[in-house]
Amino acid sequence: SIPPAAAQLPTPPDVIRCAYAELVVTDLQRSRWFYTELLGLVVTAETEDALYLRAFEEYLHHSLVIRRGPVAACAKLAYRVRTPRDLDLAEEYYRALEVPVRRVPAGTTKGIGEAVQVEDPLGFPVEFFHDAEHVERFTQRYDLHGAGAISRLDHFNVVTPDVPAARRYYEGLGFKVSEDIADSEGTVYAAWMYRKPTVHDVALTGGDGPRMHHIAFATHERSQILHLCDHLGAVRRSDHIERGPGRHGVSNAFYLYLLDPDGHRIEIYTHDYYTGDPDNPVITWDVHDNQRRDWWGNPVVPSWYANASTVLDLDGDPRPVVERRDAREAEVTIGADGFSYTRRDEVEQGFKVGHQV
Ligand SMILES: O=S(=O)(O)c1ccc(O)c(O)c1
Ligand SMILES: [Fe+2]
Repeated sequence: SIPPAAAQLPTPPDVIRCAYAELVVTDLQRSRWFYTELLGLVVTAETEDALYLRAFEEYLHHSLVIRRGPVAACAKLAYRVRTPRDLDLAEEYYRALEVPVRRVPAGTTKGIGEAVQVEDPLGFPVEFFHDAEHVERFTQRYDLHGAGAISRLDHFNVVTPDVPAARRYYEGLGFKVSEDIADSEGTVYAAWMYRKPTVHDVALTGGDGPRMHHIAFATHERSQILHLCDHLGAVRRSDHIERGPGRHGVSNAFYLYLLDPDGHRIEIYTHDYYTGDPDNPVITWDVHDNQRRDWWGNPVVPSWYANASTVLDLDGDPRPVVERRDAREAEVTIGADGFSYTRRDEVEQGFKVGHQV
């Protein structure tokens, strides 16, 4: 269900940034290796069925919860709001959107204060909170960091069938578009939207949804991403690498996509750009530009377009997905009839990137 026009809605909550995700995993110890031994995330707390993890620059209790469960899924995408009062605004805003809303007391999620949980109009389980327990910030604990140190959570990427509708919903929450991918007929394939002054807190990927495409963490340097690749090679777990390393066209970030033991996609990302001025220009990419998703023109592996994580509703049940009706990026850019170009003057020849599958 897509919201009524923003004009009729009450004041939205003041979202600061994406703040934490909760992923359901089927084997907690197997996942513990991936998120702590490989990625080096810090264990803030551990219970019988969950791990609460944070990156080195984070002082809130966690930015990722991994919880044991029967079916791998994304259980929550949480945003931090600026004041406790914003919880009232969130509750009012989502009740006006006529979607399921739950106000939960502090401690419902370990380390997190009172929160408002909703099933947003796109079908995602989203939480808004302000208060959270402060824990030690390991910004300069270089004795703990390791060569692949991850600094902080950077963004969520969600798969949704109608990107323009999803964009309107997030614009209603005060998010702005930094970049998008479209074609000459006006079909929009993806959009990147932000509240914090970076390229995105959430990216909208056109496809069957609601599904969670990836959760991204930021490092400070490309060398840390390369170390993670070398680490995976050294322990003969290189099959956790799905795509990259490489340089994105959109966002200009250096990237690596990993698949965790349940197939949840985790991006390690660095080096995007500042978007904090009010007149930050929007960058629109042509869907046929072969450098849009990889600046060096490397192909996007088909699994990156096809696969994403199931999301749960507020009762913990998997959400059915709605099929995308608009054209699909993988179909218009690779495969039998798809094409991309490197140089614009080759478009007329329907230039096909030979090396793309
Ligand atoms: O592949 S894209 O260059 O479109 C891209 C840009 C930024 C991201 O965070 C991402 O996941 C993908
Ligand atoms: Fe990303």
